[in-house]
Amino acid sequence: MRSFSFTKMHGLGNSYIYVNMFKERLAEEELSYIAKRVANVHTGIGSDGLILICPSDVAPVKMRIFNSDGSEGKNCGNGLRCVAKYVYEHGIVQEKQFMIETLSGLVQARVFVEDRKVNSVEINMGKPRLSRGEIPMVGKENDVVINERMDFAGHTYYMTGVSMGNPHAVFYVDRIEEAPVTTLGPIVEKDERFPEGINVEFVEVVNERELHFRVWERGSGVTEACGTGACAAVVASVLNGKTKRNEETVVHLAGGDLYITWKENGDVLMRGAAETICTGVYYY
Ligand SMILES: N[C@H](CCC[C@H](N)C(=O)O)C(=O)O
Repeated sequence: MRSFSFTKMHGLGNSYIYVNMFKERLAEEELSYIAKRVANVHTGIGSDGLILICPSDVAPVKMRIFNSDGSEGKNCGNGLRCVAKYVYEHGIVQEKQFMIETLSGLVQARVFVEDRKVNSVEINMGKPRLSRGEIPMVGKENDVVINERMDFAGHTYYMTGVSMGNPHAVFYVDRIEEAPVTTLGPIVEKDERFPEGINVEFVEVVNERELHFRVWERGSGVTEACGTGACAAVVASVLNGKTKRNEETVVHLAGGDLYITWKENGDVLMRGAAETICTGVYYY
């Protein structure tokens, strides 16, 4: 019987099982299987997936994220805040500002500390990618996708496509409580026009500095929050003239609020909570 130590953490209810790979050894070929197992609320620990906190050649730490279906994602905003909290509190880094490597590039983290505990983290998520080639989705690769009419399951919707290193399809609704998260979400996620699949976000604009937000995640389904998705929602809202560039927008997710600014220099800043739930040993 093999085992590894883990820490369960969440960002606004988007929880993952975190494994410190500076100390643990997991076989590469088993990572997808382990992600599915630990995520299972009945036979595992229960989470939206698995996140590995790894050594890196280009930064103090590297984050890898696996969804609850075992697929590997390329970025994770809520995960980045929790990784930043973990590595600061465990002395893997000493500074309050440091880089984190992800599969979609380097990001900068800044931790806010009280009594040696990190209670809030700001991540500079870098620049959104807006072309079809970068999202990715089919069509002319340099075209952008802003409020584009698209038919799904015989109905017409208007989609804005944004990549934050991982793909997002953003749709606007009049009332967030009526968003077709569990009906349209899975259809869009697997639509053949998105060769790598896609995360699906629904946004209700409250005013030019406030959004309501719900998400169907690629590989995990409905989650309480999605940091990269919230960043994509703010970028899409600026592109659609609903919120302002360079001004902080509060995004109300099911699990809580994120504060996001798409700066004039192109970078997207995301600030929010990161919390430790428990630690333990997982046997498999
Ligand atoms: N929950 C994550 C996003 C996971 C993205 C993953 N579902 C994928 O891109 O496959 C976040 O806070 O950004």
